Amino acid sequence: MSVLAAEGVVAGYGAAEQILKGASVRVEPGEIVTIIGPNGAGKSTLLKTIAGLVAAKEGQIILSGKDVTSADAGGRAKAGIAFVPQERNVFGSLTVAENLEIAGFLDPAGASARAEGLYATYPMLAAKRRALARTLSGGQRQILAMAMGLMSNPSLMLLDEPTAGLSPKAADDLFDAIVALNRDGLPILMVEQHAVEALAVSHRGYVLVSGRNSAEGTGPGLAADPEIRRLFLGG
Ligand SMILES: Nc1ncnc2c1ncn2[C@@H]1O[C@H](COP(=O)(O)OP(=O)(O)OP(=O)(O)O)[C@@H](O)[C@H]1O
Repeated sequence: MSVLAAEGVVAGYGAAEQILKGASVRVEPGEIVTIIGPNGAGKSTLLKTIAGLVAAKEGQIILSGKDVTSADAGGRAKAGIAFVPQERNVFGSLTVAENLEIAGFLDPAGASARAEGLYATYPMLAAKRRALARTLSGGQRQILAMAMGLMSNPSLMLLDEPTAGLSPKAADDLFDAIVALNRDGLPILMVEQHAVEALAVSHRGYVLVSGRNSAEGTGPGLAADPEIRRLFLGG
């Protein structure tokens, strides 16, 4: 059974023309799946629609066989979706520990044990637990944002441009952290501008253009496809 099957999703903002015009994406157990495509294609909108932050006007969102299309964002979080937005994904004026505590809202009783587990996995967070989140580097902040998502023990993690604004070295380190997280069994669906690097660590990928699926394949297969390279990957 697919972890996620989003089929024929139509969605947008307000009364304007729809941004997504029938987009579909699947995530199978254990996969990293990356969505690439030109600016404005609707990649972030698709993640937000899967997370329940934008309403699907048509189509279905099925999570591990359960139809969550009509559930709100809170219901989808309870159903197992963790969404890490591109921006404002941590509370800068709170400490690392406070950010994790807030992210444990779905299971307050289990939150402190879960935070301790995350400190063991990410020693940087343990070392910085009393530091304000705004004092972290971009890469450290992104690790904190992912750890906040992990506080709800998700069955699927959605990452919106996790390496945006990071130096090449910090982006590499973050891709390593994403691969390590997936190796522990967590399926991941991400949107990335660093398409070559993201496809290299992905089992499969989708190309979204003007709100519709344009191509799909294995990560390395898409990254090596001459037409995809010409259009989206800079030659
Ligand atoms: N909150 C919003 N209200 C109105 N329009 C929006 C909103 N968010 C995004 N849009 C518009 O929806 C379109 C798709 O945006 P989206 O962020 O999904 O694209 P994207 O494929 O992720 O591209 P990018 O890489 O530029 O973020 C764009 O034209 C954008 O201006």
